[in-house]
Amino acid sequence: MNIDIISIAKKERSTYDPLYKELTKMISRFAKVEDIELFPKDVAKSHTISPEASKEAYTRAFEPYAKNSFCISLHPDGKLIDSFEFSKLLNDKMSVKFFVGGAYGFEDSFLKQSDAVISLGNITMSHKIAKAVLLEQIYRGFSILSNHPYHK
Ligand SMILES: C[S@@+](CC[C@H](N)C(=O)[O-])C[C@H]1O[C@@H](n2cnc3c(N)ncnc32)[C@H](O)[C@@H]1O
Repeated sequence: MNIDIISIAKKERSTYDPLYKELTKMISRFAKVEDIELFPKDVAKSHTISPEASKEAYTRAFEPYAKNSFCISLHPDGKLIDSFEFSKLLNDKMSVKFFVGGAYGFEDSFLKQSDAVISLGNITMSHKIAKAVLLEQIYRGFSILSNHPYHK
């Protein structure tokens, strides 16, 4: 199974990189995770214009990736799910793509075309923290599906 995590983010070193690496390694027995960070000039420019222009630019950056897969957008106002429901999203899929929004979130039209819009809790996290939580939930989800003791 292939899992892509696609974020609006500058490619730069982060203090969270060792955690991402460790969680990605833990997941590797179940799925191959690819971390795709997008911050094209279009997005950089849009941040100097308006939140609306920024969200439109995020959609343009995401669109080439939002096909041929089960597409899940992460949004604080999305459907609040527990880890068992999360695990079901991973079940019996060849390819899942998770989208992490930019500073202004997502354009509504992008959320509408997603197969699922989920919330990781009633708090707003930075995209870097959201990615760490997402990776842990992916590992937990596979542990639930395979009845591995990690999830207990
Ligand atoms: C800094 S947040 C963006 C906040 C923005 N004001 C909004 O309304 O979405 C960056 C990204 O992190 C992810 N994120 C942050 N908190 C989240 C949560 N509680 N549940 C799901 N995703 C979250 C989302 O993908 C979000 O677009």
